[in-house]
Amino acid sequence: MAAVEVRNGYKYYGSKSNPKIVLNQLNMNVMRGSIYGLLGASGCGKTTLLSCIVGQRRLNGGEVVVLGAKPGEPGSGVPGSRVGFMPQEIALVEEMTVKETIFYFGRIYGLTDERIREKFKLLKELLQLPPARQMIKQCSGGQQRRLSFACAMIHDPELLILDEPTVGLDPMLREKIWDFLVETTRNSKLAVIITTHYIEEAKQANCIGLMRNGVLLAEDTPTNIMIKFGTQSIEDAFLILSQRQGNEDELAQIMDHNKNQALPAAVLPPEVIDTHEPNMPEKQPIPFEEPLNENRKKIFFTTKGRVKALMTKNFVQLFRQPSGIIFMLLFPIIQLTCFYLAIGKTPTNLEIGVYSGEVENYGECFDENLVTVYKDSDNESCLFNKLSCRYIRVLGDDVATRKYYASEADALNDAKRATTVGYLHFAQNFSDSILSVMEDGIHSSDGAVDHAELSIHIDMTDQQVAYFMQRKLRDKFSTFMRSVVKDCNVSTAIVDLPVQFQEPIFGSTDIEFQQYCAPGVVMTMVFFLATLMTAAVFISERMDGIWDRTLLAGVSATEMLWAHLLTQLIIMALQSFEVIMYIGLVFDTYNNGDTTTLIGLLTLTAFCGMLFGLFISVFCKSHTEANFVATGAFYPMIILCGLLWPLESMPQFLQDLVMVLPFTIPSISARNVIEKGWSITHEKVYNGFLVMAGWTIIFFVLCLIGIRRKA
Ligand SMILES: Nc1ncnc2c1ncn2[C@@H]1O[C@H](COP(=O)(O)OP(=O)(O)OP(=O)(O)O)[C@@H](O)[C@H]1O
Repeated sequence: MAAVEVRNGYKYYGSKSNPKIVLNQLNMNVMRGSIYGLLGASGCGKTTLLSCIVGQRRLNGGEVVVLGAKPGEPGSGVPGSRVGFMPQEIALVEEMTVKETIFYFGRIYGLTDERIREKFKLLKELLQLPPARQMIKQCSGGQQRRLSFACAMIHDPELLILDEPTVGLDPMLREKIWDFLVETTRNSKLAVIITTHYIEEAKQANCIGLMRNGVLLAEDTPTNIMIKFGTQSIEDAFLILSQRQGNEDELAQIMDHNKNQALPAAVLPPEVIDTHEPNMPEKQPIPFEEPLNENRKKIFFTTKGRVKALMTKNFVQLFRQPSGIIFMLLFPIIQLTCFYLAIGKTPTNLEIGVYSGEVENYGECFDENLVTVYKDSDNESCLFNKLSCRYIRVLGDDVATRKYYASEADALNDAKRATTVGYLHFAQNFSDSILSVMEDGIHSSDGAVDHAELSIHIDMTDQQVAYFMQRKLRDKFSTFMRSVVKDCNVSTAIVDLPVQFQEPIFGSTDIEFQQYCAPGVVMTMVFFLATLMTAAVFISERMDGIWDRTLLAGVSATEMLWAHLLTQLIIMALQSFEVIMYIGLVFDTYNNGDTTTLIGLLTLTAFCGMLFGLFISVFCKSHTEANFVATGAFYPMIILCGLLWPLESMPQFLQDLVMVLPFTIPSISARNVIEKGWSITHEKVYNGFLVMAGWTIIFFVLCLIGIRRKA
């Protein structure tokens, strides 16, 4: 009975209009209880053919039937536990030990731990596997290949497909593997398809298929092939057959001719000898064949066991990589530390020039005997002396270090050379002018008003520093004037602006920029950390072939997705807890609301970021492409979420648009919890959860569609 039948198999890569034909009207039969050696030069299409047999790829034309069913049909067990597949690449998780790898494959195939232990013992001896606790990355290439072979065998499949299993193995071990395969197929219904570059070792196969340029040139027993061609070796027979097939150009012409047809006709040259007599009607539907009893159980093996095995693998993979732990747990700490130390603090080490026309020697400003405000002889009014000295003393060095100048030109020169952030200028008659403005009020002359001013010339190119200086110098001037009028027994109301900011409704008068942008910064940070980590893990898995191998073991795309989601959810919750605790305890930030609500929102944000990473990894082919997408998304999201500049300043259409982005409303919600102490029942808090949940669902659905398509 046939285990595998391929009829008129046709497969191309590329587009329909410009196909690269890899399999061309290929017919193949693999019997149960036999070894089929698939031989051919590199690039002739062997791996493509195998991938169509295991259901990893689909033929563009023709039919393939494996163990009585079409690969991929529900209940066929292909891909799944009826087939064992050893791909050409190693496709094992480097961070796992030998034993963990065997248990991982055993469990996703649905074996009990007891059975896995038994099989492990057997295979360990047979394949001389490395010690159970040895990590894969510490194994030699040959050891990894043997382990990969053991993983394909662990569940006693009905069909075993081995793509170059003996590459890099020593002749003794190669012989041992062949002996094992011969012995097993002789005593069971196991069918084996094996590709190899060592043509002569295929002599031990029951049947050989010689392939060239996507065409099966011959299919027969090794002995028959040698007899037919009168050669002593299969290699010589293959050479003769290849020459007979005609030169490459001829074949290419035929293939070109067939490009424009939906399903090209066979291009087998007339010399091709198919010595095998398949005895098979051309287009008869092939009846569905029930899987063996024990395998049926495995096909319907519960999702729970698989998800558990996948989750264990994910955790091992993450925590055995030092970069994984650093990324997940240390990076948030490093980034938060940078943020809290660098953003929103008071600028220091600034220098400001001071020029006072009424002071000749600045040392006298600090003379303890200097009196700047005193009463006149009849004690009626005040007299002022060198008031600029008083302001200089009030100013101190805490805003900026004062640098004194003998002329305004010198002060200006230094400011222009940017050695100071600007300078203060007091007129020669500053004190007298203030007195006259105070006494004459609205009748003061323009000249007096001008000279009573403190003129500040400042470098506005560094806006934050300039705003800081403006605010501080104004505050200091207000303090200075209040103290002056107080000394004169005049009400301070005359120097206060008739505008007073009362106790704020929410927050405090001295709220810092840091407090304002912290929620947005923390959210974007956890989101993009999760994005990058997930994209990196998934793309590596796919490139290493682990993804495909897991899917071929019968794990569904949904199971893979769930396993990753659950693993990440645990990690994200841990990370969110760590972040909240760290900024609360180390940086002493306050939270007027509920901490659990914040942890919840942050976990949801990280989860959404993870799904975004998954989405990127599903649709990007390489790490580079994924990094471009993640970085490309990072800046627009940060710039548009209102973190750096108020949303209200954007054009209306943009304001409407950014409201649906993942960080805009959620970061406002977080701020509402922290500053206003609102709970999750408040509309302006739960709407942040709704937006984030919405994006989570969108990414989840897109990932599911993408993964299913790829699976
Ligand atoms: N995904 C792909 N897209 C486009 N072309 C591909 C793809 N995969 C394989 N090919 C091409 O198809 C041809 C057959 O490749 P395949 O891997 O099936 O050959 P092979 O016989 O297994 O080679 P080897 O023995 O070196 O592994 C090659 O020319 C290869 O470049």
